[in-house]
Amino acid sequence: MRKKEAGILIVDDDEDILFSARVWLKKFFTNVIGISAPQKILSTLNENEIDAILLDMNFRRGFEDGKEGLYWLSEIKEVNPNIPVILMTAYGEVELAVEALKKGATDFILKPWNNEKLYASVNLAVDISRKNKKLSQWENLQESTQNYRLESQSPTMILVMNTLLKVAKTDANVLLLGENGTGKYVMADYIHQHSQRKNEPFVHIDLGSISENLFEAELFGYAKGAFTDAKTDKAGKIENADGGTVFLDEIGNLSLPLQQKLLTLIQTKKLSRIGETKERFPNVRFLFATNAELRKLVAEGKFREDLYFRINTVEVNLPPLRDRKEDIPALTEFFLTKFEKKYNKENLEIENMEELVNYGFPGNIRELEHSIEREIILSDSSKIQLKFDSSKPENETVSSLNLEEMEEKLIKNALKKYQGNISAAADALGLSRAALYRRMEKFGL
Ligand SMILES: Nc1ncnc2c1ncn2[C@@H]1O[C@H](COP(=O)(O)OP(=O)(O)OP(=O)(O)O)[C@@H](O)[C@H]1O
Repeated sequence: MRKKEAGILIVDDDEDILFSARVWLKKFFTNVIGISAPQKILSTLNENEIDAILLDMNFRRGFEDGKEGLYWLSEIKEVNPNIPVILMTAYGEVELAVEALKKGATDFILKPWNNEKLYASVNLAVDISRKNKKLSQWENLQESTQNYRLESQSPTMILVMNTLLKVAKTDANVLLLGENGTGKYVMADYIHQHSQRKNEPFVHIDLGSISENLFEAELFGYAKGAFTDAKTDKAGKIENADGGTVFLDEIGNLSLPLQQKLLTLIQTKKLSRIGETKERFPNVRFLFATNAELRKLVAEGKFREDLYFRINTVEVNLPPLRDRKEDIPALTEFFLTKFEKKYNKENLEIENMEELVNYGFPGNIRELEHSIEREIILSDSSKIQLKFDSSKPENETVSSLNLEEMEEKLIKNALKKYQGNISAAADALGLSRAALYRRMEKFGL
């Protein structure tokens, strides 16, 4: 019988019980962890992916009223309400069982247990855990479709959306190109949600924020003892996306050695966790994005040509907001409604819509969104006047065709304007602080 990929945590201060439960459950599940101190439950949950918990009710001699079990049950439910907990006790008072079930336990088992019953109960708990995970993914999906405004009046954007819809149904690699804040993440999410993988995980990996030496550990996972901090076996992000979609963002930032590793993964679709020889074959679909000009990087020898041709089976260019001005009023309306709800305001109106439509938006949709949010917070009136940085006139944003040069110039301008205040500059540019730091490093600022 093939073992089920699942993490089971057994908590019992009786080492014999711990041992026999582990040995029995290891026959059926890939990762069975036993701990004797309940104080370690929360850290173990943090460090491992646990699908079900088997929890003793009485830990100290002389305290056999089950109160400790109930206490730890509520601690677990507080950090993760969805994780199924099966309680075990040698003292099977019905009242205690009912109280535990009321407090969210999934099942109740009497010691000494019948092995078959124990397996059936844990197996059911694992299935419940899977369903809970899917449900919360579904809820996220409902939430995320309401978070965006995907209809467009712009002919370029309509073509883009049609292409994305077609390609969503396939498993083709898609490369999303576009300036910062044009919606590459939003579109990757859109592809996933319109694919057959929509009920499976969507895993976003920001390659720009993973350091060189953590790359393999994060993506491929590791075996216990593979390096000093590897206290337990851990699946990487690619494995965690099994059945779903992996979105590799900021691919232009990857060093040449890591590009080689990624190429091998995409070509072979197999990986090994660090410190393990076993090969694993996660079933994932890859999407990629960058704001860099990959063709230029290829020509300069900074990006592998073979990797470029692997990832761009379909290449989609997301237009900057200044090239889809038709969408500015509707997006503005969308953000107004969103932030009215968030900040408990109503009937807000933008006074300078014409100026808005003609503004260059170097930070694209993110800049529009942030400007609206900022003004709504600051304004006392229902009439909102959006303010933009006049030191960045529109013709400057389109005068140069070199994106990198423009990016550098804008960052320098913003840093100067805000006298080196990173948060303020990042906000004005429509970037996160981390994204601004990365770019400053890139341009040696
Ligand atoms: N169609 C849309 N409707 C509503 N909000 C949008 C839409 N597209 C983008 N946004 C918002 O704009 C912001 C930037 O979008 P996103 O992160 O997808 O851009 P990006 O191109 O991936 O940016 P970066 O290159 O900086 O990572 C986000 O806050 C997102 O919610």
